Amino acid sequence: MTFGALIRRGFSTATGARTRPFQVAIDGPSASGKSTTARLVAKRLGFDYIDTGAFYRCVTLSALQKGVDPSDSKNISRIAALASDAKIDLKTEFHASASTLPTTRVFLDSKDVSSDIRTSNVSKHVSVVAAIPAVRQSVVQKVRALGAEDIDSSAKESKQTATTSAPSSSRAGLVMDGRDIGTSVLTHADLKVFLVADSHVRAVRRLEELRKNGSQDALLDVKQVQEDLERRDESDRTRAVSPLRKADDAIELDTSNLTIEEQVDVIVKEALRRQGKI
Ligand SMILES: Nc1ncnc2c1ncn2[C@@H]1O[C@H](COP(=O)(O)OP(=O)(O)O)[C@@H](O)[C@H]1O
Ligand SMILES: Nc1ccn([C@H]2C[C@H](O)[C@@H](COP(=O)(O)OP(=O)(O)O)O2)c(=O)n1
Repeated sequence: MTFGALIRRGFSTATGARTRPFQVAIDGPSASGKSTTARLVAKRLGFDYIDTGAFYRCVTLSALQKGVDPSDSKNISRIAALASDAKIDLKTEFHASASTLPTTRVFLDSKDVSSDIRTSNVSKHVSVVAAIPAVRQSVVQKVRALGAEDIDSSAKESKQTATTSAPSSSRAGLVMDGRDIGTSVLTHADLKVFLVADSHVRAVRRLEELRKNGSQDALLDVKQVQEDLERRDESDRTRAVSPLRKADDAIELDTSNLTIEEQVDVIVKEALRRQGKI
């Protein structure tokens, strides 16, 4: 490996020591299993978890709460200002029991909005908000500050981003999920995974989840949920800035015929292998 490559991978060329956490980037379309998989991978490896979709959802919620309609293009600069000002924090609890899925609470300006950001109204508008270049710029700056791209640049960025928490902890690594993590947020991540699954399978899983959570959207049928997922995927794939796509160096994993445990296992083993632990 060259000196430049070593530095990008987060190693000091002088001491050979790691200068930033081991980074796992997980991207993919809606309901492909990113957040479930990412949280369990983080738990198994003892890493932090950052849900970047929650940031775009917070900006969307903030606009809707202030009566700013995201579908009206006249509001783009107001939404960009809201994104820049928003103070967003995530707190993930990993729970002692091995079988319990870690839970992430999301705070917008210190208020717990974990449920409010998952309503169908927020889901309906979030793709438009996530396509605004200035919104993406603010969110990427906030999540990079949390993700510690490397120790020097993360310290610089967290100073610039007074509204974002400093890199969250001393855990040995970090799992971040979204649409552009491998392609633009953590471009030098140690492991990049692109999760995919058949859109009908994804719709069935999402509907099951809505039913379990007692959501009003559970009254929708599979076809409606599938159409909504496909519409959102299309918008995420075709936007001008950081569209959803697999990074060239990402591993593609189709979860259509896998159990959650199987997909987590594949990623955990690869992360351990790349850390030289197995
Ligand atoms: N391999 C799988 N088998 C069955 N259900 C799954 C599988 N992977 C994920 N799920 C379920 O699919 C739903 C969507 O997964 P989620 O992690 O929220 O996707 P995303 O973060 O990509 O939107 C969740 O209810 C999750 O438990
Ligand atoms: N890094 C990211 C994360 C999410 N987004 C966009 C794409 C989605 O339409 C919204 C919401 O993402 P989220 O992961 O919460 O959505 P799903 O759980 O997959 O339905 O934000 C993005 O553009 N870039």
